[in-house]
Amino acid sequence: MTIHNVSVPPLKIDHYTLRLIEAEDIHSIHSLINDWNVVRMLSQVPFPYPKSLLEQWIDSVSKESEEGKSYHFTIIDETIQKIVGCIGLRVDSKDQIGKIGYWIAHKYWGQQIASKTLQRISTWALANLNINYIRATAADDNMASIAVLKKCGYQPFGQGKEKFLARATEQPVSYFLLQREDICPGKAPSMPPSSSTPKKILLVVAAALIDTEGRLLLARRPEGKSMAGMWEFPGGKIEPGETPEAALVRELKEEINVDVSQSCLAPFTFASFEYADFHLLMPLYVCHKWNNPPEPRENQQLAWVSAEELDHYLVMEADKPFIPLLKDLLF
Ligand SMILES: Nc1nc2c([nH]c(=O)n2[C@@H]2O[C@H](COP(=O)(O)OP(=O)(O)OP(=O)(O)O)[C@@H](O)[C@H]2O)c(=O)[nH]1
Ligand SMILES: [Mg+2]
Repeated sequence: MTIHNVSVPPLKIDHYTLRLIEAEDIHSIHSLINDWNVVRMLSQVPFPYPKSLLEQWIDSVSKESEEGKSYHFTIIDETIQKIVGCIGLRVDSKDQIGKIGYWIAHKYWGQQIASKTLQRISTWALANLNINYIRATAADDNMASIAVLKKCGYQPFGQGKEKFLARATEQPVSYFLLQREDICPGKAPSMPPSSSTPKKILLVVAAALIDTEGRLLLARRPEGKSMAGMWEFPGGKIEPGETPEAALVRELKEEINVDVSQSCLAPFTFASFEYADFHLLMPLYVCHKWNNPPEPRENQQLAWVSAEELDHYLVMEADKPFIPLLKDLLF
């Protein structure tokens, strides 16, 4: 699966900035992490922690972030202009899971830095990386970390034992998992809707743009929107007084800077789907002709996807019935 334009801007939360680890961070990081209070809770770090080993680690994670394999950030407290900890995740694209880890320097404990930055990075990662879940591990005696994970919506899902280098023993650990639905609202109801509570019908219109190589364009809902990180067809809500075609021409211009003529929009199928807060009614049009190459105008990722690749993209619940129909169309 090809994902375009994953950018890693510094992430902000309150007065903290998360930016990718740089080689120059080594001295600050070493003075903070080479502390028994910190390393005893980290499985992979020895104590004492030789600076040379840390240097190798920074070098390898810097390369990994260029390759999209991991993203490790230093946490900077802007009010004191100092590094206060690190947080990062490794991406397992095959299983679409991110494995997260973090530590905060001992002298900054008790300021909710871990929970704020964990929340921030989790939202960013689920919206931007090729993952649908984030997994975390905490030693069973790390009550602070367990509390942080629970506060951020991580659900316990099992227990095990892992070797902790600094303690030179195996330790009982608990595993935690975060799914997109745990932090992004917009999930479909788990129970069938009751007939006594009719929901507002939301009219939305969307397009499957199909290029000359028989691929279609998917867009990824950006951070800040409901169900951020899910893939959808470009389009949006029909405004009062608009026809679906006029709304779609407007939305395609606004979202992907594409000019299409109404006469190039062919009705294909529609979605009628019960979400938690509304009932979606969404005609899907097919379009083969537009003027300029689509470009993301709303900070969303775009992907040209072949019929074979379609199953690898997690699409909005309402769009799932489209997939077999579109595969037939594309093959
Ligand atoms: N555009 C689009 N919306 C979809 C799809 N599938 C689906 O469930 N929706 C739902 O339709 C609703 C409206 O879509 P939207 O968020 O694109 O609306 P919009 O462009 O007008 O955005 P805005 O409300 O931020 O201005 C959302 O709740 C979205 O979850 C899809 O394939 N394309
Ligand atoms: Mg939209």
